[in-house]
Amino acid sequence: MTHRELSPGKLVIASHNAGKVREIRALLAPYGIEPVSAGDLGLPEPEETGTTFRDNALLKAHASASASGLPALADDSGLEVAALGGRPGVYTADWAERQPYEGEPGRDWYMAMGKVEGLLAEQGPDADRSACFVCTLALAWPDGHAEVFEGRAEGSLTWPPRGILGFGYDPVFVPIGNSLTYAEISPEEKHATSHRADAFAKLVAGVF
Ligand SMILES: O=c1nc[nH]c2c1ncn2[C@H]1C[C@H](O)[C@@H](COP(=O)(O)OP(=O)(O)OP(=O)(O)O)O1
Ligand SMILES: [Mg+2]
Repeated sequence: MTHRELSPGKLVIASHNAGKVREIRALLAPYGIEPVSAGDLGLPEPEETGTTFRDNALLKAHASASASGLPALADDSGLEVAALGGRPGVYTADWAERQPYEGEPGRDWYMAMGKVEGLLAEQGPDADRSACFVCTLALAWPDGHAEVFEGRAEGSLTWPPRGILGFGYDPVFVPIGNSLTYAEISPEEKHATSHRADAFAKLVAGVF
């Protein structure tokens, strides 16, 4: 497979999640790439009809690459909880209902974290609380070529949520070997272990 030129040049971050866009911008910062988000370009948010992280990441990357004429990097990610048979998995975003706030629409993360916790609580105090964040990055070019990289971060779920940093389910996820949640540590520390940084390292090794 031939690798395409990426650096220097423009790259679309094919995500409408501000927390993810912030993290991907930080991960790209050392590589002399000019990132522009799908939101900045006013690109539509495609419906995520895939049943795997890979399918959804490819669907989002191809949609932004063909709409913009630029290479596009999409991230499809989620939380797999062992005791729940891997749920919510590819449906992690869907477990957080959309909330119309004034100004920007958002999602109700507290309710989503509570749903996961409620299901674990049904299994009693000895429930296995281990969980894994998965991140699949798809990089697509306007000519239809694409490459996919997957990263994982093992950890466990805590309750109640702790911390205000990060985004999404960060306040309940404690990475293995740590006692703080992803919402209690700096972005730099999160990038040292995160599923997104793991996938990004594979992308850098494969493409840059
Ligand atoms: O580091 C993370 N820290 C906390 N939560 C996370 C993380 N990484 C993914 N997540 C959660 C957020 C969302 O509920 C789901 C991803 O869903 P996913 O469809 O890939 O993203 P999204 O709809 O929020 O934005 P978009 O599709 O426009 O990129 O997993
Ligand atoms: Mg999504």
